[in-house]
Amino acid sequence: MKVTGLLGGSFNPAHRGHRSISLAAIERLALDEVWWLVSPGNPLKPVAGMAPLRARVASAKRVARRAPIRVTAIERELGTRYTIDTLRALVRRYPRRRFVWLMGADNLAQFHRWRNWRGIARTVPIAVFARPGYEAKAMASPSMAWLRPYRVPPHALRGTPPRLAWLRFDPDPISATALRAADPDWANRYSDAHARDGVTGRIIG
Ligand SMILES: Nc1ncnc2c1ncn2[C@@H]1O[C@H](COP(=O)(O)OP(=O)(O)OP(=O)(O)O)[C@@H](O)[C@H]1O
Ligand SMILES: O=C(O)c1ccc[n+]([C@@H]2O[C@H](COP(=O)([O-])O)[C@@H](O)[C@H]2O)c1
Repeated sequence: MKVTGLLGGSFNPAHRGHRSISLAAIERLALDEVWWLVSPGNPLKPVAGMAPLRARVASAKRVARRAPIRVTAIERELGTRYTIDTLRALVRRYPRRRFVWLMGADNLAQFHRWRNWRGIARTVPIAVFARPGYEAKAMASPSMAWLRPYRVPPHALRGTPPRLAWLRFDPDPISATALRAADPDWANRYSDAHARDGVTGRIIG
């Protein structure tokens, strides 16, 4: 049975942090591959300042090149926006795969604000990556209080959820926020031609 890591994100734009945590997850959790779910719109993030999905997918494809990472806008195809709905749809659609949810410590710090976050944790094991400045907040978060009894070492993550593993990792301070500040017009580089066929929900076939 294939085990696929899922990295949901805005990818506004994609960067080396996304790539390095995905490659680390593949190695440390013995995943077959990682799918990047480029979000049509994070329910907790403002629409203002969010580049078009097409440009974000194109940037993700570029950063994921020559790696066992598949870039997809499958939430657009599924018509889902909340992670719990996406996960339930993926589990139904791919019954022969196992999934692991990947996220940075910044997202764990506010995971308790996600819709039905306990349901998410009961649906898939979760791997969390350290991120500079967020570790203490994540550790002290309401969701971590609930998840703590389910904490396992990375090698034991594959199994019946809830399970949560912290992946020790050389934290990388890079963020899309910093990249946008340095290059506010980044999305213009991904012209229509470059982004052609960029937005598809299709993963297989
Ligand atoms: N440098 C990093 N280290 C660890 N995790 C990261 C890093 N960058 C992004 N992630 C994780 O990747 C996922 C997608 O991140 P996202 O696309 O929001 O990038 P971002 O850099 O956090 O963006 P922004 O600065 O706009 O919030 C999230 O789970 C996030 O925690
Ligand atoms: O389902 C939710 O309530 C929810 C709330 C906030 C964020 N998410 C998901 O978290 C992932 C990371 O988002 P981001 O914007 O931090 O890259 C992305 O897949 C979002 O759809 C999901």
